Amino acid sequence: MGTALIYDEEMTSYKLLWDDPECEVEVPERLTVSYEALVRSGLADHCVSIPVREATEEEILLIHSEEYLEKVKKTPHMSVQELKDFALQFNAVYFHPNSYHCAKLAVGAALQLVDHVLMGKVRNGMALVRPPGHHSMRDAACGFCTFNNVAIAAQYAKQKYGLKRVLIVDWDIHHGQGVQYCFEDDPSVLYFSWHRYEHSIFWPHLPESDYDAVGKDKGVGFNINVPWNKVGMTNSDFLSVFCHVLLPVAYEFCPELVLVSAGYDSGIGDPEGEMCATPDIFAHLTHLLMNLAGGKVCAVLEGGYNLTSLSQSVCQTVQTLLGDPNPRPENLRSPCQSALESIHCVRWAHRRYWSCLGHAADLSSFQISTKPSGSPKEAGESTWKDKVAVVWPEPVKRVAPPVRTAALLSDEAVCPEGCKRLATSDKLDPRVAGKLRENFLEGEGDSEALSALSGLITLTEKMEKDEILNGLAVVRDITMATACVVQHVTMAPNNRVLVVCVGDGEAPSNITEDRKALVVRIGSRETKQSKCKNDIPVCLKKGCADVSGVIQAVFGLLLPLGYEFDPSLVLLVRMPGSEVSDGVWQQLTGLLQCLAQGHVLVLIQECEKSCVSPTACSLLGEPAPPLGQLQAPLPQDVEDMERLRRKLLADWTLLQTTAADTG
Ligand SMILES: COCC(O)(O)CCCCCNCCCN
Ligand SMILES: [Zn+2]
Repeated sequence: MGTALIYDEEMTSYKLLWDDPECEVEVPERLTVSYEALVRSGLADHCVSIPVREATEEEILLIHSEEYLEKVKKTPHMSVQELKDFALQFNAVYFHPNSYHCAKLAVGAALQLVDHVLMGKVRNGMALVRPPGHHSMRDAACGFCTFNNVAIAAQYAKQKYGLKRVLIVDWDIHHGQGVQYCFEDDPSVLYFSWHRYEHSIFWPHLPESDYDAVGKDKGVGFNINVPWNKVGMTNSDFLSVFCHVLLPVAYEFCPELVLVSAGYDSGIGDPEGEMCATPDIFAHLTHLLMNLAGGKVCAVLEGGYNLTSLSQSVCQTVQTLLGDPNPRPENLRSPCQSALESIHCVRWAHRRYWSCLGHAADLSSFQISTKPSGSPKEAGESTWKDKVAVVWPEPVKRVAPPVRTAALLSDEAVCPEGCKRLATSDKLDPRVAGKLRENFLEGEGDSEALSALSGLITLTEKMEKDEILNGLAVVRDITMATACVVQHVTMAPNNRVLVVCVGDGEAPSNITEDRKALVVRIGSRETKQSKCKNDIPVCLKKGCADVSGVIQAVFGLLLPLGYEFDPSLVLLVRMPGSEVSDGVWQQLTGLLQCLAQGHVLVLIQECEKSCVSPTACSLLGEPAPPLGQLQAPLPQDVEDMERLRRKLLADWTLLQTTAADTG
C-alpha cells in the first residue's frame, strides 16, 4: 500500500495584495518549493498522486456556520479595498479574489486524503495545501486560515466512516486554537498541540493555550497543550514531549485515524517559531506515529515560512511515510529546563485523565518559572527580515538499502514473503571461524552451530555495509547468538549496539562498561545476575504479557534510552517463553526501527518460530496492528519503573520528565 501525495498548483493562485507585516510570510512559494523539493528528490515519483477537489458547502458546514460561509462566498467579487476591509474584522488574515476557491481546494485535498486512507487505497499520505487551517473558527478566519481543513477532516471521518477515536497531532509552532474550540468537549477527538507561548506574550496570546486547558465536560483530558515558554527548542525537547507526553497517551487512546496538522514553522530557521529543531526530526515524529491506527496517518500542511527549512522538513516527512529508514538523530542532549517544566506541567494537568500519567510528579516540587513581564510581541517590532539568518547542515541523504529484510533460517524453514533468505555462506573467514569456535563453541566441532553463528556475522556485516536494512534470525541458542552479535559489533571502534531482550532469561554475559552495548531487558523478575550499568532490567509483575506495562516501559524508558544511546545496530531478542503478544512484539519491532537508521536484527529461538511471519511483516515496514485501548498499568510496576527512571537519571538525560529531575 502506497503513500498519497495531494498537491495542485491552483492553491498557489492567491496572495497578499497589500502591505501587511503580519501576513507577508504566507506566500504561494511555500507550496511550490515544497512540491518541487519532493519532485527533485524523486520522492514524488514514489507517491500515489491523488487529485484535489473542491469541498462542498455541506462539508465546510461540518465545522463552520452558514453566516461565516456566506460572508466568505462574497470575497471573489470584492475589490482590493473591500477585501482589505473584510480582512480587518479578523485576526492576522488576508483575502484575495481567489482565496475562497483555494480554501475549498485545501479542505477538499484533506478530505481526499482521508477518503483514500480510510478506504484502504493507500496506507498514509500528505496533502500540501494553502490556505492553512488550524486557526480558523466556526465563525471566523484567523492566522492565514479560512476553513479549518483538519477539523473538517476529523468531523468528516467520524460522520462518513463512523470512527469513534481520531487523534490530531499539531506540530505547527502555533496553537491551533480553532481546532481546540471545535473538539474541547468531544472525547472522540484527542487534540495534541505544542506551540510557542512564552507565557502568552506570543501570538495569539490566549490563556486557553496553556497546559491547563485540558478540555471541557465530556472532553476533559482530550485536549493536550504543551506550551513552549522559550524559543530555541531542540530535537531533544521535541522527542522528550513525544516520549513522555504524546505517545503514552496516544497508545492508551488507540485512535482509528491519525491526522497531523503538519506545520513546519517549528523547524529551525523559521521566523515565526525561532526554534532549533532540525528538519530530520520530522522523520522521527512521523515514524513514531506510524504504528498508531494501523498506520493510517494523514499529514496536512499548516505553517512553515522559511522556504529551505519547510521544503527539507516536508521531504523528511514524506520519505518516512514512504517507509525509508530514518536518519540517526544527531547529538541529542538534555531537554532544556523550560521544556522540562512544560512537560512536568502538562503531565501533571492530565494525571487524572490518562492512567499512563497517573504517577506524574505533582507541581509542588518546584515553582513554575515566573511569567516574564513584557508586552505581547507585536508584528513590526522585529519583522522576520530583521532576524539573523540561521544556518544548519543539509539533512543527510537517506537511501534505502537494496534489500530491506534478510532472513537467516534453517534449511527446511519457509522464508517469509518479502524477505530475502540469507545463504549461510560456507566460505567463512577461517580466522572468524576460529574465534567463534574458541569463544562460543568450546572448540566442539558443531558445524551447524558454527554456520548459524557465521550467518549472524554475515547478517550484521551486510547491515553495516547498508546492503540490507534489517533482518531476522531463527537460532538454537539465543543467549549464545546474542553474545556473538554483541561481541562482533562492538569490535569496531564506533559501533554501538542496543540489545532489547523481551522476556526472561539471562542477559548476554559479555556486556562491558564501555557503553558500546546497552542492554534493556523487559521481563517479569529481577535476574540474580550482577548487573553492570549498561544492563537495565525493567521488571513487570505480569511480565511481557502486560500490554500496558510494556508500552509504559517502551515510551518512558526504552525509547528515551535508545535515542540518547544512538546505536548503530538494534538487536531485538525474543527470549524463549516470553508471553509477549504478537501485537506488542510488532509494535516493538516497528518502533525500534526509528533508531540505527532502521538496522534492526531480530533473534528468535527455534521453538518460537510461529512469530517469524509477524516479525517479518514489521521489519518489511507493515504498520503494527492497533493494540486496543490500554488498561492502566499496575501501580506497583509504575512505581518500580519510576524508581528505575530516577536511578538512571544520573546517566541518561532524555529520561527526565520534570525540571526537578536534575536535582
Ligand atoms: C494554520 O496557519 C499556520 C500558522 O499557524 O503558521 C499561521 C500562523 C499565523 C501567525 C500570525 N502571526 C501574527 C503575528 C502578530 N505579531
Ligand atoms: Zn504556525
